[in-house]
Amino acid sequence: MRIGILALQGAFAEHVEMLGALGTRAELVRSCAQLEGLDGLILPGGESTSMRRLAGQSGLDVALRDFGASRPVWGVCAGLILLAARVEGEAPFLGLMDMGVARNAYGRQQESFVSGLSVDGLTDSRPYPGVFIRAPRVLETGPCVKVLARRGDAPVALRQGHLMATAFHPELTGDGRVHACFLDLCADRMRRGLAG
Ligand SMILES: NC(=O)CC[C@H](N)C(=O)O
Repeated sequence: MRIGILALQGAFAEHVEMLGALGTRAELVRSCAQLEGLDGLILPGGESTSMRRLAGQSGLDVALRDFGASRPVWGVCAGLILLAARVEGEAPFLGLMDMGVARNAYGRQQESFVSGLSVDGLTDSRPYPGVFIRAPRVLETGPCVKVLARRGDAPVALRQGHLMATAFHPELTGDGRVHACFLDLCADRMRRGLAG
């Protein structure tokens, strides 16, 4: 299975490491051609405004939208913002997931925190350490979006068909269960694709 990580900016190296620990060698994606043949893609955390700008310069914005229309994509924090159909105060970027979000809704970098989460679909029910860093808040979701975890009222892990999003950063925890869940989603889609 070939998994890519958008590597324009932000926390992409940590995902490479986590996937490596799970036995999957990730590929860095910086151009449209590098999306060819991938079975799944991670949009990492970082700064969504910088990623939008850099992606727009190379035509990756259109290629990412096409990719995400049929293939698995997981958006982490800034990546979740890139996937959202509605972003408070700005135009959406990929607009693939039916949800509205507010950026930086949990405060600044110094106000980062870890919160134990109960996430649906993990291999076991131990609380998952959710690392929140200038995280977006999901304000509302459409009918096709399944909420996998909440913190208080706010959805913090979501799935819509082959798309997944987390407001928190699983690549910084040393706990590979959310990555394993995304790999399962990719494997499942790949099998179905092969089955026709
Ligand atoms: N940790 C993160 O990815 C932060 C996201 C960032 N605040 C943004 O709006 O893009």
